[in-house]
Amino acid sequence: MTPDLLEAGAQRLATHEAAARHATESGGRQAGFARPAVPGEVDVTHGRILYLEDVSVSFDGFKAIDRLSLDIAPGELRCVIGPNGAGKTTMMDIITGKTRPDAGTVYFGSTIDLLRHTEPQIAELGIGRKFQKPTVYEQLTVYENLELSLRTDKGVAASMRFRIDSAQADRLAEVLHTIHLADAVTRQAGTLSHGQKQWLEIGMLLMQQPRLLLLDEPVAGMTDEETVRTAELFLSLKGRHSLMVVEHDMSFIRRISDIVTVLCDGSVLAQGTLDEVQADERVIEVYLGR
Ligand SMILES: Nc1ncnc2c1ncn2[C@@H]1O[C@H](COP(=O)(O)OP(=O)(O)OP(=O)(O)O)[C@@H](O)[C@H]1O
Repeated sequence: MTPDLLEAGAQRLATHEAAARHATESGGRQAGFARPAVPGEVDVTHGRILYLEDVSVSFDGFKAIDRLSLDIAPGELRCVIGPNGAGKTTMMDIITGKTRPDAGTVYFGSTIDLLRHTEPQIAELGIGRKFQKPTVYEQLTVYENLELSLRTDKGVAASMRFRIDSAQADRLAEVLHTIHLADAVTRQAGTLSHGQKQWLEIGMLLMQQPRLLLLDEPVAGMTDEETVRTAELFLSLKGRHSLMVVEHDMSFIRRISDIVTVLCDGSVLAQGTLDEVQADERVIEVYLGR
């Protein structure tokens, strides 16, 4: 990428930015683009990167989350399944600070009390969230989308001044490769397939070097081939990042899962390998008996 191309890209970014901000879809919820302030400073010496205990939240008297306890190890890829209305999205809303619980404890590592942080602060701490629908900037190229995710200050003047440094350029090249878009770097995001847009948005999160990624129904609407490639992508992220994946697609879960947590009525109904939870009578009952 030459300086001229970068300059032209910066100018286009400044022009498109305001319009693009309003053109994205995430059920009315914007993905955070803040960068972790000090990546890697999460205390996992106790072997847990995320820890929820006895968390409850009610909406108009209805308990959407009911004494939920759950923890995740560093580098783990945890799958969460459960019938509609089980509380999966609400759980992610609580972890990311979008919803405040009525009771309970939510810790990131052993020292960071997430309930004391706002939604943007939680993104900066290193928790990235991917909503179901892709939220890429359609008029910008793949490169520009990834570059944009590095910027903490989104003002027009700051956009014009922004220059990517060599470490960031290396990371961008690595992320492009990871998300299978190295050959599409100059393509406008709007021309990508649905699956490619999802990968690009995951790449935008990866640019921020999150410790924990929360992914809500990442393969919904993907082709079979895209679903398989997404499974490969997630398996390649495991270990370097911790992942929590909410999905209904059991063939996808089978490809990626170690431990599966089954949520029902706002709390953990069962946990184990996919074979174990699928053989559990209580799980069969909630999936088939309703
Ligand atoms: N803001 C809200 N106000 C009122 N009720 C809510 C609110 N958010 C969630 N609920 C209710 O809480 C319950 C859990 O919803 P949630 O979206 O977390 O479930 P889910 O497991 O993600 O479901 P799905 O698989 O359908 O996405 C549902 O009964 C839902 O209607």
